[in-house]
Amino acid sequence: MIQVHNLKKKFDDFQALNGVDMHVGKGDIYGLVGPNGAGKSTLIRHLTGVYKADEGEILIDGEPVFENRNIKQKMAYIPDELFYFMQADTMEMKRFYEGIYPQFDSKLFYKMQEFFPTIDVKRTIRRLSKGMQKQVAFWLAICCKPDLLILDEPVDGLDPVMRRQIWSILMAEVAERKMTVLVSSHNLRELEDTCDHVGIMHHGKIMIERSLSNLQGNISKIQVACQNGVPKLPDDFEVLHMANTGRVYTLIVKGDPKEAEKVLLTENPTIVDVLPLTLEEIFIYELGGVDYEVKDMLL
Ligand SMILES: Nc1ncnc2c1ncn2[C@@H]1O[C@H](COP(=O)(O)OP(=O)(O)OP(=O)(O)O)[C@@H](O)[C@H]1O
Repeated sequence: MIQVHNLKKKFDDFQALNGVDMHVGKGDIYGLVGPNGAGKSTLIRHLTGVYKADEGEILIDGEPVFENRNIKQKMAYIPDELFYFMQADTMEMKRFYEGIYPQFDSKLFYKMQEFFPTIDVKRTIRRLSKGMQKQVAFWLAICCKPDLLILDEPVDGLDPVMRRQIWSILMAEVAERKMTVLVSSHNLRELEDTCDHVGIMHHGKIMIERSLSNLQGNISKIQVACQNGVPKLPDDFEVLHMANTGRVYTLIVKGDPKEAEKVLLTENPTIVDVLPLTLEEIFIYELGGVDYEVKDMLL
């Protein structure tokens, strides 16, 4: 669905995107994560055709996106800072979207009204609360029936019940008609529950891009206490972090967790405990391996 190759963008002399490569398959829910200033919003503005790339290629469904009306009609974008016309109410914005998206589903709009009981569709949207404005954005975006939905910090401002509701609507669209979702967020717990693929961005590049299960299956936290002191693992395991309290060592290890456990068991340990890492922990340790200062906050 999305293919990005060697995308570069400079703002004056600052290289905001420095050779981004990214691949998002049809029907994927792809979580884009990265520290503040990594370039996520800049990348999204290229994917939505707002910015023109200095170098590189962005293809959506095989076509370049910039100034491509055909592709833009197939995508909906919910930015971090929502835009509504000054005096527009929800019904007026609906008419505006209908004019832009030929596939806008008006029947679905009325059917979905029950999901948003607190929204007065005749009230100027700018006078609704921040969370209600977000609800309107999702409501309208879903009715556009996009093939690709791009979300920048999507659930920011939504209450927990509404977050769940919105995600279940999105998941249904993904399951029923293979809508693709690209979501940039700092809420890693939520992404862990919703995404099937993850791209970790740092310094204007995608450092790691994998399926979530592959990412989680290749890194683990191991607690081990050996008779002979420091536990040893062969070179094909990368130990991202090691700390100890007395004889109990905690290791963050890249490589097949089952294999690592097998190797450690040969040292007759008094304890070996292999634990999966959360996406938040993976994010912190992967970035801790580059020049991102990470303290021992998780051990
Ligand atoms: N229009 C612009 N002009 C100049 N510099 C910009 C512009 N937009 C972004 N930048 C710079 O590019 C870098 C990437 O910004 P971007 O907003 O893409 O990061 P981000 O990953 O979305 O960050 P956050 O998680 O904080 O939202 C930052 O250093 C930012 O200052």
